[in-house]
Amino acid sequence: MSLTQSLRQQHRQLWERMVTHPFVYEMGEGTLPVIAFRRYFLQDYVFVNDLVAMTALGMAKAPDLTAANHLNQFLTGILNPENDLFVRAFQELGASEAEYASASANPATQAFGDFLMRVGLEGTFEDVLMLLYVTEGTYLDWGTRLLEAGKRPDNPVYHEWIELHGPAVLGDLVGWIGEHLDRADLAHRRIRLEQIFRTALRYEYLFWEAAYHGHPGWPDQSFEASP
Ligand SMILES: Cc1ncc(CO)c(N)n1
Repeated sequence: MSLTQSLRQQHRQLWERMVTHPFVYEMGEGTLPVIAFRRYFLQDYVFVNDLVAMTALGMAKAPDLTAANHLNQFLTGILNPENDLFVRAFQELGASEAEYASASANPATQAFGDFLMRVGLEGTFEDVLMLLYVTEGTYLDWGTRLLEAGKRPDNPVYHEWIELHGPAVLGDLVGWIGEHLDRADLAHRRIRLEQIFRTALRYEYLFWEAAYHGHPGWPDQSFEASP
């Protein structure tokens, strides 16, 4: 069995819980309270900074230009100024620019972001790919499932967020990452790579939990912004 298949097999329960979390289910049904999505989106806006930085650090470690190009394509998609989804969505969700520009990480986002940066700074190219395999692979999985189930919620922000994580947008990237990881001879790095896979998957789950339940926040601050 390939490395990625064996890690997915080993952690299939948590992977399944992540991609079928009530946050995802209710987003697909259109019943997710807007307050929960708003809380999530403010945190994701913060998270994406570290995702971009880690990917750029990974690009600097790419073994060849083809590999660098795949990460470059991913970054271009996120950074393209025409991709104003966050700006439009915050308008729709009633979050002012002052609010989203000054949003700060809740404990789950902070820990996840710090982990990303650590892998970007200290890890190898394949370490970064393994992390992206989990962050983008889980999103591709729930996005694909909702699209295949015909979930097109009325809320335009939910709708667009689902479209953005389907095979048309993420399929090539996740497919290439999986092939690269499975082609490389990584048996000697299996323990660390599994730890990265598991840790990223755990944080992805906690990211939904924090958004869905609105806790835990920092002890000296409620991160629950008033709507
Ligand atoms: C927390 C999180 N994980 C993965 C993605 C997909 O890029 C995202 N936007 N946010």
